[in-house]
Amino acid sequence: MTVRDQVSENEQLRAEHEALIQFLYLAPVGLVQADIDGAIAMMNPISAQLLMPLSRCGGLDNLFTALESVAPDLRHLCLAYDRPTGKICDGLHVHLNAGSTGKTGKKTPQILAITLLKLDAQRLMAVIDDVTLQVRRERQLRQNDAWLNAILTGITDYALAGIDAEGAITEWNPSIGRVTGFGEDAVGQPYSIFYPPDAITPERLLDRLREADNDGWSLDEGKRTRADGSSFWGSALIAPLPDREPDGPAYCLILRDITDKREASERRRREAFGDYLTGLANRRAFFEAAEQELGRSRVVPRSTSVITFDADNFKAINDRHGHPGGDAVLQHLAAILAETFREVDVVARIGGEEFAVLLPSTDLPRAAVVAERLRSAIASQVVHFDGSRIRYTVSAGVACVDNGEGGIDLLLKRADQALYAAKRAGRNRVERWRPELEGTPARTPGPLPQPEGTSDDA
Ligand SMILES: Nc1nc2c(ncn2[C@@H]2O[C@H](COP(=O)(O)OP(=O)(O)OP(=O)(O)O)[C@@H](O)[C@H]2O)c(=O)[nH]1
Repeated sequence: MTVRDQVSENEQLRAEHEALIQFLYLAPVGLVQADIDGAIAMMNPISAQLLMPLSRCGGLDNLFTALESVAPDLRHLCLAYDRPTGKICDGLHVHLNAGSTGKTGKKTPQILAITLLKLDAQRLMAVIDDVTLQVRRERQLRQNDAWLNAILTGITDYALAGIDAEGAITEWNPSIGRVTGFGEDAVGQPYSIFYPPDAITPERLLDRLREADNDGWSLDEGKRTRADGSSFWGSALIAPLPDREPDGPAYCLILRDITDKREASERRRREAFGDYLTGLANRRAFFEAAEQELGRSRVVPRSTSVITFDADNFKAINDRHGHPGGDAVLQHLAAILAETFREVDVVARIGGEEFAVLLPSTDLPRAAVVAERLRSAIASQVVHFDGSRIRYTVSAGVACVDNGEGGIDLLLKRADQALYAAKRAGRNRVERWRPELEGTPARTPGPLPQPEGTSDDA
């Protein structure tokens, strides 16, 4: 080897040594090189920082002495290790008393993980890592798991289900089986499987997730379905999960069977939002539900329709059969409306003999078809009252708005304008709102030609 080669080799060695020192300084863990008796030859700043609180006299010259109070066995472990090289211990946890002060004001112990390597007969390398947070998180996770397990196995009238960002159920657990009877085949299906088929639309399913994102939770109460088709009264709370994995659940659904409590809560609801004569929703409930639905459809664009129904020549029915006879007709009409529309629709009595139905996610033609079917069904039926057979008809106005534009006032005004047009055109008709009706009256007109015979006495 020439002198020149020798110089170049020395330079290379020096560069490698520099790189090694730099690595030692920048490494995100504590690295200590010591001789076989623990005398420290070299240590990086992180290890100095981690070990300094253990040093009694302020000096750090021996690894075993520094760790004596927290890992007294380390020196012995090292002496007992008879292989020429290898791992003497791997991630040994040592708890330091000098921990940081937590929120409660108590000292929280700091935990170091120590890995000790025997490099050769004379040298040791210690890798020291502060794992306090990691250990605390693992403990928290274990605790959460234990709590969740206790809930899943111990509470009988709750079902807990994870759902993903599209509303599909992500995993099955015994609580779902217990409350709903659904098995593992529920996984991957939308959470609407717990609802009667007409009680939730695909849009409403997503609305509730959005509501949970915005408000922190979303709660609804109503009829729910079990796997065998039987129903129960349930409340469903959806809450977003804080740490979402890309493929994991994004929300937690807590489904509770509240059949026992239904009567009391239904009574309260009826008192506040129910119509005393027909049992349908009242005007207040209708407006509240409509504002909510139109608000949602402003966020996720879709059509919302309203149909208003008004009994024709109702005054004449009252005059002929008395007020109770008129009431019987209103109750008959209410019952037909209630059984015709979906659970998700809001059927309300909003005036004396005026009814309104809100149809979420429904366009004008579809709403008009339903209204027409109802009109013709009513025209063919008879109400039995006090020995009389009362025949009656209804007129209907149908209107629709896209994306909640104009709110319920505009939607109802248009439905009423169409209803007025139906009355003007002779009653017992369905009219759709169209731009030409803009500016026409929205209230029922005065006396119109009365049709002949509204009853055939039995
Ligand atoms: N029985 C009964 N009648 C009611 C109730 N609320 C309002 N009415 C009556 O409904 C009638 C409505 O009459 P009008 O507004 O003239 O309408 P109409 O006779 O149905 O005529 P058109 O709507 O134009 O076909 C009035 O006589 C009211 O007293 C109620 O709760 N029960």
